[in-house]
Parts: sequence; structure tokens; C-alpha cells
Amino acid sequence: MITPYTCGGELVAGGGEGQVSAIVWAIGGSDCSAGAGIQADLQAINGLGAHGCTVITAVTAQNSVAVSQVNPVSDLVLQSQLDVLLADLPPRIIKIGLLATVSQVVMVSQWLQQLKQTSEQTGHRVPLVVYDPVAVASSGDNLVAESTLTAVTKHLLPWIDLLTPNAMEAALLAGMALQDGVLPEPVIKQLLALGVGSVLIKGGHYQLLADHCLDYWSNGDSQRYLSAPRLDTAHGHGTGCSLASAIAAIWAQGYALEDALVFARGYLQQGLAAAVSLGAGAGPVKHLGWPTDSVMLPRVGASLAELTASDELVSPVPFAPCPQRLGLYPVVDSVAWLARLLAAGVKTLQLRIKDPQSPDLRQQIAAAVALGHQYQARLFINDHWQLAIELGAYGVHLGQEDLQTADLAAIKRAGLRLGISTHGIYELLRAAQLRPSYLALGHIFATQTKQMPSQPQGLFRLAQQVQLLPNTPLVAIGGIDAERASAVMNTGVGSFAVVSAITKATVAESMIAKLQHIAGDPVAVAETNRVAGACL
Ligand SMILES: Cc1ncc(COP(=O)(O)OP(=O)(O)O)c(N)n1
Ligand SMILES: Cc1ncsc1CCOP(=O)(O)O
Ligand SMILES: [Mg+2]
Repeated sequence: MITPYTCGGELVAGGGEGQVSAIVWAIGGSDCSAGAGIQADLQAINGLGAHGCTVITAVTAQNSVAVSQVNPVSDLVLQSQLDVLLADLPPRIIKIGLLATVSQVVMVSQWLQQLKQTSEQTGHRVPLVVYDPVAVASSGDNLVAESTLTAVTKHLLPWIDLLTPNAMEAALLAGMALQDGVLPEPVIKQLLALGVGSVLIKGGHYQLLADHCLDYWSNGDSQRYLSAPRLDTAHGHGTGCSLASAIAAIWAQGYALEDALVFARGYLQQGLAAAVSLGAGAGPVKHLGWPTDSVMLPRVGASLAELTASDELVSPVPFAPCPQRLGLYPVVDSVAWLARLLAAGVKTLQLRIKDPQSPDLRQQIAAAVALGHQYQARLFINDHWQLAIELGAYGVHLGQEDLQTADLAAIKRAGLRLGISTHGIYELLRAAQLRPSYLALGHIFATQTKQMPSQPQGLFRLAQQVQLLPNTPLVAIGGIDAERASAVMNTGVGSFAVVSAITKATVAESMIAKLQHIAGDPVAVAETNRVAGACL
């Protein structure tokens, strides 16, 4: 389907909902063979919809086989680029690659310190910094001296929000080795102690799971694991630069970091899968824009146990199915509202009672279930999964937090459908691994109904996720009303859920009919056609 947010089936970079506004600076070295360095950075950043500016630290002479020279620019040349850009095109994110001398490391560190402190003091957005510590090229050649790495640990790391070393670089910076098959916790701990905000250790040169590249991210409090099949390719020139720049470009556009990690890993996987020989050595990673095929995306988890457990869950028994298109999906807080909606012909609906102490909770759910059966409707119960099982509801809807405590096996055994809330691609993939009946994507627009910890996802991200999971029933929720509902459906999503569009409507019944029509409810469409026919 071609929608305003896709162009000939391709997702249009830049979000489709506004102009390119995310400026990402790439500070690093020029690679004249254009496989890595600033040249790769620019391709990744611009191809993913941000605007890349460049600050050159060194002119390298290299090709696909070897790095023959690293010619650092003078500190004056480096400083002049930083100054002129800052005066006109301030960065949302700065991606740093090659810093070629101790003096460059010290200068950039001091400059970052000042930029961060001034931004904070003046109430401006503090730019985030992603550092890919380029120490060794993929050809195996050393790019910087040991003294430069020592300066990095001393001066630069405290100003880094995300460090993206491979195993060798992590070991060099932390001063301790990584062992295959052993989680790199002590190394991460050491890097965090040196002042970085979070670390992504890439699995390309380090084996944690057989046949898989496992990337491991931690900020000390939480962890993210991303695993993708190890590709048998000799053509990975520019892998590190491309991944770090892709993360920066996506993060700069307001995606949560965990979502930037997922999309960037998919970007790299598709680039490596398509890479071909160019020159006598390692060919360059291909730059193909947003990943649009879920095969390229990693499997994800918040612990290694979860990820390895999902090895057994590659094809777990799915939850009981529900239709791809659920029609209009109102979410309401009383049996009275359910009765009104069912009478209006609504076939998918949810009882969402937020007061767990409600004395008549059981009676309300029992009455709701009875009504659902009477109208042969798909009634989901929010949160109260035990009562939903006991009282024989059609399904249960659970949020992210509920997934920690709910007995999913019991819900599955009882034959109830399961819907799960998600707020970005990381949560979406993680929840999809459980094979639920549907996945909810929210919030799409700002909502007054619920305080959301995440940012609105908007239509571009909705379309992106729909394209990646075409065979899973998906429901959009959050801030959807009669004016926005058609654009929501145009993304290809199966259905949309609403609260206030109906509960705050002046005349609920006519709003329900309008929304049913937009959602493609068969009864509503037939009724509209009948009325239109009668008018002719
Ligand atoms: C269809 C649908 N999508 C999302 C939600 C939100 O559920 P949850 O994350 O559990 O938050 P609460 O509704 O419990 O506040 C939903 N209820 N329905
Ligand atoms: C429960 C919930 N979960 C995500 S957004 C939301 C509220 C949706 O309400 P509204 O349709 O009024 O924006
Ligand atoms: Mg809930």
C-alpha cells in the first residue's frame, strides 16, 4: 500500500511528518575508499532521515586492503570546523569516530564539556554524544597510538552518552580482556566507572551465543540484548562507523535509545547481507535506509536468559488468534458503556477498570463477559487476567509492566486471546516473540486519557512498524479521533482503539458510527452503503 508516509513501498526517511530537523555531526576521519569513516557516517545519517554535518579530524589514505596513512588535521583546522558549525547548525547528536592525536582528544573533550555545560546553563537541549572508539580498522591496521587511547579514557569518556566499542576496543579502554561465552559485565562496569553514560559492546569479534552476533547494551541499571544471525561475509568495511552513525541518526529523531539500537542493528544486518566485493579486500557495508524486512531485525531481550529462552520460543505455540482487522476498538471503564457500544454494533471492545479495589470488580467483569457472549463480541479485560480467565472472557489486554507478573502460560492454556501494549520497536519485537493475539502500538498522538512515560510515536513510526509486522494483528491507540482515524488506517494498521473520542463525544452514537466506518467495520460499511443507496 502506498501511503503518505511511504513512497513506492519505500519508507520515506525523515519521518514524513515534518521537515528534516535532526542535525547529527560526524566528527572523524575521511576514508578515501568511502567504505568507512566520515563517508560511511554521512551515508547512514542522511539515508536514515537526519542531516549529517562533518568535522574532519584526519585524512586517511586507505583502500579495501589496508590503511597506509593517517594524516591528522591541525588543531586549528579542527577547531574552525567545530566553531563554524556550532554558530549555525547546532547538533542534536554528535557522533565521534577517529580522534587521531592526544591533542585532538583533549581539545574535543574540553569543547564537549563546555558545550554540555553551556547548553544546560542556558536551558538549551544538551547534545548527546555517541563515540565509536576507532582504534583498529577492519583491515586489522591500528589507527591510533596507545597514548591516544589513554587520553580518551582520561579526558573524553566522561562526556560520552553512548560508547560503542567492539570487544577489542572495550578491552583496550577498560584495561581488561573479554572472554568468549562470558558476559562482559566487569568491562562494562569499568567503562561506566570511567564516566560514560551507557555502553553497547558489539558481538562481531566476540562470541556469546553460537552462530549469533550478540550485542549487549547496559547503563548499569538496565540491559538490552540484541542477537542477529552471524553473516558469513568478508565484506564489512565500515561496520562500526555505520552502526554508530545509524544509532545517532535514529536517536536524534526522537526515538528511544533502545529503539535506535534495534533499527540500527537491522540497518547494519541488511547492509552486511547486501555487501559485495569492491576492491581486493573487504567490500563496504551497503547503505539501504530504514530496514523494512523484519528478517533483518535482531531478536531482543532484557536479559540473556530471556534471549536464550526465546531460542526455544522461536516458534512457541501462539496465543489463540483474533482477526487481523478488529474494527473499531473502544476502551471503556463501565458495563453501562459496554452495553451502549454493543447495542451500536461494536464487535471489539475492552473493559478497563483502573481501581483494583473496586468492590464489585468481579460482578462488573462477570456482567461484561455475559454481555460480550450475548452479542458475540470480542471483549478484552484490561489488567485483571485472573478474573478474565475465571469468568471466561474472550481475551485479556496487558501492559508492559504486567508482563513481569502475569501468568502468560495460564492465559494461553485457558484459550484466552492476549493483547499487549508496546511503545516502540524494541517492545514490539520483544512482545511479538511471545506470539500474542494482537499487539497495541501507542501512544500515536498526545493523549489526555493517560499519563504516558514515552513520547507519541506519530504516523511515520506506526507505518514503519506495520510494514515490519504485516502478519500480526496490530492496533493503534492514543489520541485518535474522527479527524485522525483515516490517516491512522492509511498506515495499513489493522484497527484502532479509542477512549475519549467516544466517551467525550457530544453524541456518542453518531461518533461510534463514524469511527466504525473509518475502521472498516463490516456492519458500519454495509449500513453506510445501504443509506447511500437509498439516497440515490
Ligand atoms: C488496545 C489497548 N492498547 C493499549 C492499552 C494500554 O494498556 P496498558 O499498557 O496496560 O495501560 P492501561 O490501559 O492499563 O493504563 C489498552 N488498554 N488497550
Ligand atoms: C490507555 C492508553 N494506552 C495508551 S494511550 C491510552 C489512552 C488512549 O485514550 P485516548 O483515545 O483518549 O487518547
Ligand atoms: Mg493495563
